[in-house]
Amino acid sequence: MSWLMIETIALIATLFVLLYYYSKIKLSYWKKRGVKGPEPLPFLGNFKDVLLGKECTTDCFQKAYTEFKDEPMVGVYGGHDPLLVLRDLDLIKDVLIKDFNMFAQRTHGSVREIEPLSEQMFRLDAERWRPLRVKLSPFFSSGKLKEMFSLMLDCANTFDNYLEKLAEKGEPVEFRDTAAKFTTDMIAACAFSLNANALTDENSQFRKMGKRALDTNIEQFLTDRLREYPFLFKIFGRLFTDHEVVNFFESSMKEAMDYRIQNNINLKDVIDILADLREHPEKLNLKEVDNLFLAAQAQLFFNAGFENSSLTISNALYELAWNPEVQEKTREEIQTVLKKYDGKMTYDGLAEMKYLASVMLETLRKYPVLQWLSRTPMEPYTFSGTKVTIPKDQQVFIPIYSIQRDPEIFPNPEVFDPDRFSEENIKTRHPMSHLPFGDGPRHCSGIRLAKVQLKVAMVTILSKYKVEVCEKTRKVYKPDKRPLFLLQPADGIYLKMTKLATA
Ligand code: HEM
Repeated sequence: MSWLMIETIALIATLFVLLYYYSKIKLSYWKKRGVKGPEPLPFLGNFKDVLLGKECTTDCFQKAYTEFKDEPMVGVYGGHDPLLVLRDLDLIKDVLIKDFNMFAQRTHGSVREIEPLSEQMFRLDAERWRPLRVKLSPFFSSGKLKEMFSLMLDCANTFDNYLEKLAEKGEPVEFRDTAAKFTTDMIAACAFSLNANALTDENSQFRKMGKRALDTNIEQFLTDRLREYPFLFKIFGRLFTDHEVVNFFESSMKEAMDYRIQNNINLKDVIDILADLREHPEKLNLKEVDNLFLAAQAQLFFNAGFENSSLTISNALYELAWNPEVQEKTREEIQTVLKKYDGKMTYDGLAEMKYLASVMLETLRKYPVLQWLSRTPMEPYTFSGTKVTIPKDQQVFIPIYSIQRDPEIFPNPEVFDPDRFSEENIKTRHPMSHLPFGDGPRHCSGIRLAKVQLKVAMVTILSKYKVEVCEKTRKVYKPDKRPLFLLQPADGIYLKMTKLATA
């Protein structure tokens, strides 16, 4: 063996040893702070199976949550990135509510150069988020919600016709897509005053673009995994952008805003609020607000408005098909209230459907669409009653999926039992034990709209149809392991749908 070869081998070996020690130092972060957690692997941390796509982030958090059940918090690593999983409900309350001013932003901030539509409110830093949340809030007021109700009823009528045709075919119905068509039409009508035609046109652009934006394809999988390695993300992240989706949202929103301004039209919807911000950027303490930034907000409203709700509707129907007695009880309540209002669906009538509300809350307990919440402190922070101090920008996670399936909080967590959400039973639990819409000043802005939207869909379906399991229905709900934080069924929700004799 030549000297050159020996030197090369020695150099490579030294490099490996140095890298190994570099990794070891990085992975001693939690030990140094006195936070317990699962043993990490060099370079991969606790994310080996997440990076390989064998498990999702939630599985990793779930293992940490269960294994360290006596700890208030658990330290894990996504690659070399230290991630803190909070278990203690009082500490969670501090982060979301009491010390919110310290935790006013989430992890995974926006990087416009890499992901052009990432500057949406959900991912904005605290400074840019605050005025935007205030300016967008009129859209979610109770007055506005009541105004939108007639648009929702129009969509419900179209949905009714659509369901009628589906039922005539007599084939199993895939409810995730069916519900998404309905919620696409509804959010486009309510937020943008546009007719998306998702229920009436198989080639609806809004449905196509919505589906693509949230697709769990290989590009999205790689983008989500690369984010754990900021250096690589900066270089390769932009390769996976779907430019057609970006262009669709940017051009359709620009067109809609231009039209409203040129024709002096004010429909008091999201488009009007965004058009006003383009004209008056000072309202956001900015010098300029461009179309891409505004399109990002529109896309957030659209995605949150159709995807979160349609997943919840299809998950609820899945549970009702497996629990026919709960379905019957829900239907009885719906029919009683409808009768009281001359067979019509009304805003007040929906508010009276308490059992249906519990069905939806129990669905969101078992299947929280966002499986975890995240926050980062804007200054070093010491958790109350502990000696643990985390630095500014430390990623903190609230594992809502694990909390909501914790048998010590919800006994027999696999059982679907809406009575857990009766008024008396809710009072017996810690307020942080059920967080499907988050909590604190940065909780879901669309919570009220979502709750009405869910009820409108459920009443439209259950008042006329019975859903049952069929040979295509999965016995065990199988979550897709690829999305970063959305809980989605791996291969749809297939159910038999039969028209009721009384309908
Ligand atoms: C079943 C339906 C829905 C669920 C389960 C859901 C859940 C959530 C959750 C968990 C968050 C994060 C909260 C936190 O970090 O504390 C969130 C944020 C948000 N949601 Fe929803 N959501 C739903 C429907 C909607 C709808 C219909 C809209 C609007 C059309 C909407 C708009 C938003 C927005 C804008 C944010 C970001 C809030 C902020 O950063 O200030 N969501 N949602």
